[in-house]
Amino acid sequence: MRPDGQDDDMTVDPQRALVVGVDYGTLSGRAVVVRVHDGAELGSGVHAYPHAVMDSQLTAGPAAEAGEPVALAPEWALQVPADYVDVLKTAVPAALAAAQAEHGIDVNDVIGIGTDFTACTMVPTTADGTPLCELPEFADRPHAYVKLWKHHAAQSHADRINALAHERGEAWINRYGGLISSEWEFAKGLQLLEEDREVYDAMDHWVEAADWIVWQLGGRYVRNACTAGYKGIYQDGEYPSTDFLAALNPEFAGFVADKVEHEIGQLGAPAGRLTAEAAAWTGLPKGIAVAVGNVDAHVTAPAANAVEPGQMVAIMGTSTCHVMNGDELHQVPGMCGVVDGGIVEGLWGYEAGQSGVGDIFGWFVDNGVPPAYVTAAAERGLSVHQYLTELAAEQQIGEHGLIALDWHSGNRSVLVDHELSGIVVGQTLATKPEDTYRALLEATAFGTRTIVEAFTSSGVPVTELVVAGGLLKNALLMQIYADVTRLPLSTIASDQGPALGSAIHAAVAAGAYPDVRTAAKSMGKRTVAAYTPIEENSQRYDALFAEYSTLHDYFGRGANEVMHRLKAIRREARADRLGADA
Ligand SMILES: Nc1ncnc2c1ncn2[C@@H]1O[C@H](COP(=O)(O)OP(=O)(O)O)[C@@H](O)[C@H]1O
Ligand SMILES: O=C(CO)[C@@H](O)[C@@H](O)COP(=O)(O)O
Repeated sequence: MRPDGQDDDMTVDPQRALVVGVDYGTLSGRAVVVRVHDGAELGSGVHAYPHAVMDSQLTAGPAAEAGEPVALAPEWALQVPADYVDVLKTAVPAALAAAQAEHGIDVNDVIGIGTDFTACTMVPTTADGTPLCELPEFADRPHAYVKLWKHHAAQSHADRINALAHERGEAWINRYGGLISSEWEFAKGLQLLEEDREVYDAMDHWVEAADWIVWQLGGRYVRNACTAGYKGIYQDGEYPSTDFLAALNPEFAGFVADKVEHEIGQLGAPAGRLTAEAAAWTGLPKGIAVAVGNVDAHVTAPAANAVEPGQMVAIMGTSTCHVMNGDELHQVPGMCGVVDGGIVEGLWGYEAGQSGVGDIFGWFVDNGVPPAYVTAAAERGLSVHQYLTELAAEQQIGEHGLIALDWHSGNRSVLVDHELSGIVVGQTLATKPEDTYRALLEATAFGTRTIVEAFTSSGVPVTELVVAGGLLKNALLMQIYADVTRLPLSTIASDQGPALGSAIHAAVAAGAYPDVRTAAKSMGKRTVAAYTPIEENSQRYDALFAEYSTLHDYFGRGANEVMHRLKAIRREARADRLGADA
């Protein structure tokens, strides 16, 4: 029910109707107010999560407050669910206020809200959705917190799931390119069971954060078809069997039935109506449509109006996700997954990804640049990224004499192995920071080409690369991607791609459009072929890509397991230093 007592969302004049999209990223949540008939963005707000990512210690809970924070082991990455609610209380009202100030909008014209989230990001909850970390008895227990998508500490659990799936000939493993990731629901769930049985037993639901936030907004728990299909191994109406789970660990047999299985909602459908409490948090009208949850990458395809087969959308930020629709079902080695209706209804949605992209450039800026560069950048009014990019752009292709592997956050596609690590080959005493920075930019482009080639050679041809996300602003990087992939590179015409995509889903959930594909045509936008490949550059990159592929297979396909051994040595050494509890 609308506050004015009306039931029908579209009683609002269609020319005036508005929706709100909220994008939950790795470090912050962003809200945008969008006009339904043309996708115009009228106001936005952002809120950084106060606890950001907890990857070395718990910065929440009584122990942290007492100045003795609980230490976390390597590869952990946790978040605090209350930070997500803060986004509703701050970023949404800020977006509404901006839209009111700049465009004089009337908040009663808002007919729906949609959200997207990082994934697979998991919240263990009680039956009513209370996160376990909010219970006093579990407030200092790492396993009671949200496991963020880049929590990579469940690789050994993923390895067991993969080995057993192949041993038993489980059909579903082929829908995931032959390997499921340590980032996903089952690997993280098995880690939880085996490392903190008490928390596991107290958990009634193992909830994607994408669905948890919708639960907070609309008062109903509905599992979205997107994360269920990709991260939750839900294919053709079934999860992995009880027999399979029992063979992994007899105590895990009830994982699906007891913790995971729940009503599934289709993308663009309403999951509920905005509750009085959520209306008070956000300043939005009570009773408006709340769209079924979704993933940051997948909502961005309609935001770029790029949902047709062959249009691969790369959402490039901290990490890169590649999503693309196809008419047919194919097995692509090393893809994250293929799900019927995983992006839009009626098409097979394919996903692949690179776990570290902007994160790798950020790591280098933070750890590999001498003070003189930082000062020079500041004097020019540039960020260190911009300064290094400017210097790197002056070089000929290959002039730095380097080749890098982009695995500093592991490899999601096509190797699906988070025990891999980064490397730069060719450094000399003459190597400068801009050389290494450029080699890292190029390495991520080679990673994307490896993914594109895996799709094309598996019968899912890629014809256009559509880029969205924060890295769009780096023009050198965009030209490198066009040259390396030899694809026309289109760019999304919005700074808030995922939030706009969520707003599109809100418009569909509120009944303003019949489906997401139709809504995308009116509300989504991109600049077609903003960058095109330069053949001479492409030929030079072919030589470097051949070297990348050799290193990729040597370190990534078993010829030399040094990266795995180093991570094991690191774990042992760290445990020795911190004691058995670390
Ligand atoms: N000019 C730049 N060139 C390349 N990378 C950059 C630049 N500026 C920031 N970055 C990187 O972009 C990433 C943030 O991207 P963004 O899309 O804003 O974040 P998110 O993926 O969390 O939504 C960071 O990892 C940062 O290191
Ligand atoms: O993996 C997915 C989606 O499947 C992403 O949510 C994850 O890589 C995080 O994305 P960002 O780099 O924060 O945009």
